[in-house]
Amino acid sequence: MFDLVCIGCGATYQSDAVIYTCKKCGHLLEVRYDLANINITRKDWQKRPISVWRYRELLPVAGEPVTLQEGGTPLYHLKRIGDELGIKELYAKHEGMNPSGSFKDRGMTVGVSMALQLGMKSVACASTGNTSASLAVYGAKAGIPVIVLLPSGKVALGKVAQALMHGAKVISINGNFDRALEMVRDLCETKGIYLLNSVNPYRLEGQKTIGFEAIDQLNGEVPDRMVLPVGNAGNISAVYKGLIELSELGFIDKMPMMTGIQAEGSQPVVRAIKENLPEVIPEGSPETVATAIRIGAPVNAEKVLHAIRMSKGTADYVTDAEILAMQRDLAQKEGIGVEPASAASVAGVKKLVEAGVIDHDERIVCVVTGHLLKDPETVIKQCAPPIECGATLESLLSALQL
Ligand SMILES: Cc1ncc(COP(=O)(O)O)c(C=O)c1O
Ligand SMILES: N[C@@H](CCOP(=O)(O)O)C(=O)O
Repeated sequence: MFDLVCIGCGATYQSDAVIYTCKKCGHLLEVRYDLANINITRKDWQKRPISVWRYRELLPVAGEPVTLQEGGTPLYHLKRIGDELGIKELYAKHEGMNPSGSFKDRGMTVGVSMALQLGMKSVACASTGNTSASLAVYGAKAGIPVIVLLPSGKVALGKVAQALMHGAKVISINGNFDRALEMVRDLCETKGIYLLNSVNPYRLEGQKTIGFEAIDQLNGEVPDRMVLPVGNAGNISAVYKGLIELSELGFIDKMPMMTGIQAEGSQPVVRAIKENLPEVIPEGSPETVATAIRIGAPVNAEKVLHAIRMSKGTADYVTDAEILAMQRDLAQKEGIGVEPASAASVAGVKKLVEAGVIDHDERIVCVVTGHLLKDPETVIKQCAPPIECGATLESLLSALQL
């Protein structure tokens, strides 16, 4: 049993309403369960395979979900990078190992399942790339038409390729992501299409399972800190919400400090946290090599400020150079291939440890959000090209300088 509840005025809407923000005050909505009547234990969950659907008592879908076995992603111990930073327990939850290569799949398995449950006939999103790739994949699985709006020239190649190949109608907008999101919201409102950006409260329910899994993978230990890259700010807000639910169920006895990392050229949330502003002031022209988080007007602004402040976390920015350096470190020192936005979380830890904000004895889980191959162009630009070689052993030895 659950309702949709406005986080501003507390107005309640029934679970079958197709609604994204409060009709009375315009604030965001969240799914609220009747936790007192949920009969499940952590042990029951642990008997099931690790995946989004392990936690189905805390998800809104009633029937069979549209699933491609999302979740159950590895939690890697970052041994070398941790040693360099003097942190014994530094982990990366590799969300790039989801079916479409990003955490968005956790949201889409729930969001697209809800679209069908609500009788919707088509779905849409605006995207910096991963949301569109994931929606195209789950739309294909569900057999429902998909429309995606992308900021022209600002989406990594792998993500566009996925949206096209999985059969979405791909529209390239002459404007940035924030404008594309405004446009798709209008489109969905006008044409009765189901909106699957993170303003959709059901989609975020799937994403909260990142936190559930991390704790299960740490044998029930709650991390002191969870660090996530922040763009539209849905993911960090979702993880926080999920952990509050675990706490209310009595499954955990503390909350991690939620820590959001943005890029220097796109840091409205960081500014709001550092300057203790009551709300996030949008940035007009966000810019960063990490195109996934090139977002100036995060739609989940209210939720992320609440999550960071209530958990006594923090937010900071990293430069593009720091992001790319950590992308290389993760690849070459840990064998973990992530896209630039994902490396921002670990780069943020490095910065905050060096600044003395993060203690060396903290247990830290960084969420690395998308796979290396999403953005091959940024990878190629950073690496020396292959060494050309004739087809003889002599040429090979010469090329290898052996
Ligand atoms: C790879 C990647 N990392 C991080 C983010 C940021 O997540 P959020 O928008 O939920 O803050 C996104 C997309 O938004 C993304 O695609
Ligand atoms: N990085 C995102 C931006 C859209 O965020 P959403 O969570 O609101 O869908 C993307 O991959 O498009």
